[in-house]
Amino acid sequence: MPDRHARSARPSQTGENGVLPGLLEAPNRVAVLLPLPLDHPYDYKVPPGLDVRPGDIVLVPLGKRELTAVVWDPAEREPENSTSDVEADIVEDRLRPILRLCAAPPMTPLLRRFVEWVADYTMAPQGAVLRMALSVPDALQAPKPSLAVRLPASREKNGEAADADIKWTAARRRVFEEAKDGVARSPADLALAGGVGASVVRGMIKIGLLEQVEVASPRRFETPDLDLPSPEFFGDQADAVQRLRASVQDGAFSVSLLDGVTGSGKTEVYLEAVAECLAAGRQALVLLPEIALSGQWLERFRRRFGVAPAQWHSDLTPAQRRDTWRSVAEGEARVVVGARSALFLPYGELGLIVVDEEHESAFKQEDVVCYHARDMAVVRARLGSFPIVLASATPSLETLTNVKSGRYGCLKLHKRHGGAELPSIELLDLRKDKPTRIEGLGQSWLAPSLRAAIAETLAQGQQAMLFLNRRGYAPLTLCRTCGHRLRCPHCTAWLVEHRGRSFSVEGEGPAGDLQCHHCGYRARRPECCLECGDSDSFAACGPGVERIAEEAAALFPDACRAVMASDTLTGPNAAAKMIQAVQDGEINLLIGTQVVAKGHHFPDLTLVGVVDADLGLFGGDLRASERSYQLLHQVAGRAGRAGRPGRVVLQTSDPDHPVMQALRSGDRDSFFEMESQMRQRSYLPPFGRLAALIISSPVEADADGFCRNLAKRAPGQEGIEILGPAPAPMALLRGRHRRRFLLKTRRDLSPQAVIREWTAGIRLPSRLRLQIDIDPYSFF
Ligand SMILES: Nc1ncnc2c1ncn2[C@@H]1O[C@H](COP(=O)(O)OP(=O)(O)OP(=O)(O)O)[C@@H](O)[C@H]1O
Ligand SMILES: [Zn+2]
Repeated sequence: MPDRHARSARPSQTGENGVLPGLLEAPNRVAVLLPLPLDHPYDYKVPPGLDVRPGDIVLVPLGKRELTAVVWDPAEREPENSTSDVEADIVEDRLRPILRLCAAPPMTPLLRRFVEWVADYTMAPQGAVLRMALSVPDALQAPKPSLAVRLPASREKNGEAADADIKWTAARRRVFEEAKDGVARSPADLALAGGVGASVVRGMIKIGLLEQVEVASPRRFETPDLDLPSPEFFGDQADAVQRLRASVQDGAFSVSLLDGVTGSGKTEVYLEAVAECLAAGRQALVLLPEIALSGQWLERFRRRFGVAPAQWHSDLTPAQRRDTWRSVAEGEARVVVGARSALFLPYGELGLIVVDEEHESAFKQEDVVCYHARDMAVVRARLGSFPIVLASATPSLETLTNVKSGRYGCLKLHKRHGGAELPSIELLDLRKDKPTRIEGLGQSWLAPSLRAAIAETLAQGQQAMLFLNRRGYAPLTLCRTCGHRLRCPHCTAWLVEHRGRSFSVEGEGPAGDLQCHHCGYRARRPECCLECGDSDSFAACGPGVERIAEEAAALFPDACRAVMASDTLTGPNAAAKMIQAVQDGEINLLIGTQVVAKGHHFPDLTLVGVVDADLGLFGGDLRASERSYQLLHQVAGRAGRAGRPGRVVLQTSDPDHPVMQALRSGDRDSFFEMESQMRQRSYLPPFGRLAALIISSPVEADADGFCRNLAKRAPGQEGIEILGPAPAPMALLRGRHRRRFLLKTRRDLSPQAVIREWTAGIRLPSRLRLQIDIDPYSFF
């Protein structure tokens, strides 16, 4: 391990503003931040002749490994103890040298400060945050120049006659004809032009008929065309466009909430802000919660700017990741649309961020570095002094509170575009309108009046959608004889039965594939009950989307049905195909989980049926009501977006619940006001702060022992409340036993400071993990 920087640095080496004054006289050591879970930069020796500056990406040794890391300029580089010069020299002797400079653009000061800020806020090690910003090691090496082929100069002059001993096949001749213009082309292009296979071109290179030359890599991302006409905007839209354009022109930090009902044209409006940002010569970033489902979004972007934006998500190939990372760093990619990790790309000229569907919990990462991409996007905009736009039809309570206090601006779009009306929302009381049993199928989940509504919609040649936010066939399998329930051996969770990818006309897949949705454990349903030994006694309990699809197949055998859930879509292409099929009217009954709720625009979809509207209301989640409202409102918003009016039927057992009442009346503001007062009374976010400490270990007693210790040292000052330790609701996850503390502080206190003091000096026994989650969104 190299020496920790702060301890071994000599005070003279740090100048003001974090600049290393020694650079001018070639210092022989610099601080380097490694992409590992380490809290500080470490010192490395600069070999003679190498000129390194803060931000440079370098290759350094660590143990037997070589790592790509970044020369750092810690803002507060205070030595803990000034060592004497002699001591320093001894330490310096032990320093290992930087191996070399990588051929990548240096990390900007802004991104370095952002890495530090995120680490400080989330309490993650700086190196762990840096790792997210250096996620593509391949991109940090100089790109290989592309090889092209052309006719050698001699050949160009003399033509075929030059040597008689070369065999001139028809294929070679065709290639020769194409290459006569002397232009260097990629071998693939030349083969294509000559209508021959790649082997012909390779053969011609081998015998010297073609020569290889290095050329600059072709552009990977085309420049958006700013001369294409924008849509026409009137009323609210025109106001919003004008104000967003003005804030981009102004160029200062500002946060604007674009608060528009579903189908009001938020996307079209914020694309104008993107256009303004591009015209000002800066890059723009659009964060989407679910990039795999963004086909329609990409299409709209292409219509507005004539080209595709750069995309950033987990389904890219390694080559695409490398190209995109470099193109962003080199400024070739002008617009990036991506998932939350796109926030850590190396933009040199970022001038605008848009967070679409800002209320989505998919923006919260709960692994390694626990951060909320929306909140960190606001931070990045503030550090970079540029505007940010948050768009939603159902903004989060956090954002609405910031609007109310005047910290964020607000632009409202009250109406749907093109005169479409918002859909009518009906509550279907499951206690009165009970689903009746179906011959041959048994239990049913769709009440008679919802069945009738579907039949009517299909008969009119329109589309219907059934929504149930639960994957698989049945969430629980139990023994009818003894009541034994099948659970995951590694988690506190029931096993979910899955029957097949989709329920097409051929019917259901085989029964009995059981999965844990938390750890991925899979098993076949056992023949006999493990408790009582009875055979054939297992029954599927409750519905998942696949079971709804089974019922739909029995009720509407002539409908063209499709199931859409994250596990039935095998990737962005499958998702795009299915969305296209719905758009083209090839599917008229779509059944899905929350992936069907997200931003789609299906003009002929007029009926939305929600199978179990109460599903999200249970569990001890402080945002359960807020989230249910947002999700159901969003699903409802898919209905009636074009000419014909939409109808939404929510099946509920609790029609008087405030969420159901708010959805029915459309009175969002009163609902949020009520929710807000409830949180205010209990000092819950955004009126107080929360942090979770999750302790986990493969050995239960170890987790408990550590928790007891921690509980003894728990701080007790005013304005702080500590709940726990308690077994987490998911007390066993992937074979680890989990305990939780929940820290609640007043808004004006810093939970980070409290936790730092609380855990200072505590050693973590091996195998024990302590995960800190500031502003937690899930409480399992
Ligand atoms: N000014 C406009 N001119 C032409 N078409 C428009 C205009 N505004 C919106 N549209 C079209 O109206 C439809 C709905 O717009 P859009 O999807 O942007 O709404 P949204 O507010 O983002 O919806 P949601 O929140 O439900 O996802 C789209 O097909 C869009 O292209
Ligand atoms: Zn499991």
